[in-house]
Amino acid sequence: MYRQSVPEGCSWSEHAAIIRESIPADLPQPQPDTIAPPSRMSSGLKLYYFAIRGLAEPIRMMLLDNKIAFEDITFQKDEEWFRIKPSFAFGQVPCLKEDGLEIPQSGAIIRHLARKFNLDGETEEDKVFADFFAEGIKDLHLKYTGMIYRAYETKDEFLATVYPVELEKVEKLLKKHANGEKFVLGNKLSYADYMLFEELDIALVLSPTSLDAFPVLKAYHTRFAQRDNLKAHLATRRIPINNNGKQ
Ligand SMILES: N[C@@H](CCC(=O)N[C@@H](CS)C(=O)NCC(=O)O)C(=O)O
Repeated sequence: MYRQSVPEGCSWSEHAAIIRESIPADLPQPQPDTIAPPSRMSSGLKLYYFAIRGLAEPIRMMLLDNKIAFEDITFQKDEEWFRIKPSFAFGQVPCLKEDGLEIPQSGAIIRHLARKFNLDGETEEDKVFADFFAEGIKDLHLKYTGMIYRAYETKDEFLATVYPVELEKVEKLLKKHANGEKFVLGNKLSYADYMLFEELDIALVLSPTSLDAFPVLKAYHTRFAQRDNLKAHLATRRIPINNNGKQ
């Protein structure tokens, strides 16, 4: 029977305990003086999500990297989530609240912020490229979460069959601008970069050799991880990638 209370993908209640246990106790805490202070104009941005990377991480990284102040509000407890769940348009998060505006859906949130902070490309051609690139990454992410949440026993098969095919397409597209040596749009940073970086990062966690056949993607990941405002976040984040503790 279809169980409406247990959605596909990320069901918080099933796995909350596993997540809490999976956080390494010895991970260093962020030091206030290693985190760049927010400097760009923002108006009380509040991002609601669970204490996982999941669908919120590209949004968080984009905000942090561009020094856009926001409140990262994470639900920690089952009761807390089920109390607040009905207040969200689709009963799900991430959700961004900003001066009375409530934006559900990770894609709508990141694009809204990209438009607002000039991270969506200059020309129509670039905007469209960033959009379809990001949609392609999202499709790959759905394949990944399908395996993580519903078929983890097929991980080796996923690594052997899905990544080689999908990452080849991604690398080919990345090379369209500046030979893949800069950003998704070439010289101009865009929201698609944060989606790409997170997907490459989780691929490397799944298997450290997953990018070996894709030198341009591997170099992109190495380069992007060195961005000044991201470094402290990457070194100190304590949250797991997925809510079932698998990665
Ligand atoms: N299409 C939505 C999917 C949102 C979604 O699946 N959210 C999950 C967490 S990853 C959720 O809120 N699960 C809790 C629940 O449904 O009770 C998006 O991109 O934001």
